[in-house]
Amino acid sequence: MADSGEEIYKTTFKLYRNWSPKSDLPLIDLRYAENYENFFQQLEQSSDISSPSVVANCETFTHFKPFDQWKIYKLIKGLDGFFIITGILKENFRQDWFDYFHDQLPSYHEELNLKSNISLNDLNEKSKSKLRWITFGYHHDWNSKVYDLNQKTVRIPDRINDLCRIVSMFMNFHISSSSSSTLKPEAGIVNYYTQNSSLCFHTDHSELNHHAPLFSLSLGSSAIFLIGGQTKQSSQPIVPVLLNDSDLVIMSNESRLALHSVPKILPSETLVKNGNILRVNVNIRQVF
Ligand SMILES: O=C(O)CCC(=O)C(=O)O
Ligand SMILES: [Fe+2]
Repeated sequence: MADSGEEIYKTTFKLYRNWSPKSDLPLIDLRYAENYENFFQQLEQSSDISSPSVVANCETFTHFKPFDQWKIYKLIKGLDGFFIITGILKENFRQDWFDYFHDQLPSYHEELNLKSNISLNDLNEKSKSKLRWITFGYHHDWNSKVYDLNQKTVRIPDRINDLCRIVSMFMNFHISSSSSSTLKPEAGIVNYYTQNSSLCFHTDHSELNHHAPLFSLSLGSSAIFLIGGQTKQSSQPIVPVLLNDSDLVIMSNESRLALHSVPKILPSETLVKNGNILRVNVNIRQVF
């Protein structure tokens, strides 16, 4: 028989897989953060952060809300180092980012040395509806769970480099130890979710460096995200949080190796023409 820790994770995942607006399961939506102050604490904004010269000439920076409008929340009921910055992109760039990862990135597969669950040659609407993941940078072998460290061509898309630079800079203002807030992007996964997709509980531990944070950007439909302890036997609670369009999750410090899952994708509120793919998640890691 499975032990009680296994059972709790399995049951919680199933409950949230069947979540509906009518169910009375708790779900933290940081758009109404004032209701969840026992779980997430909003960090004070540093006063001198509004016009960083380092990113002044960076085109991608204009896609983001100005730093003084970023809202950053730290999980206080659970492992240390878990943050969510809500809605970091300007409203009028959100569809553009979704389209970039859904439509443009796959077509750069040669230049960027991408891998995917489908062939990225001769893509059409039908084949694109079968797209589930693309990896960039160092490629992860899903079976052996190791990176190919002998890989010759390691490319990171410009937008990812820019995103990491901008977010790392913002985090350095808020977190005292800079080593745990700066991410050098070396590998990544773009996950494509349909209405029925889910992702089971797992930890992301294949990277050699577990001190660097992991950044995870959500685009499109909202998703239920569960974050628990480092093992199923840990006494940490499993916290259910809704990830909305252009929310950025940071898993650093203890939470870097936390169990997490995505049991449910909510129906799209705004997206119009993305075929059957409702949500894109961009998951960025430092390997070394
Ligand atoms: O889709 C998400 O929000 C999380 C994806 C994830 O955990 C992963 O790719 O390892
Ligand atoms: Fe993960």
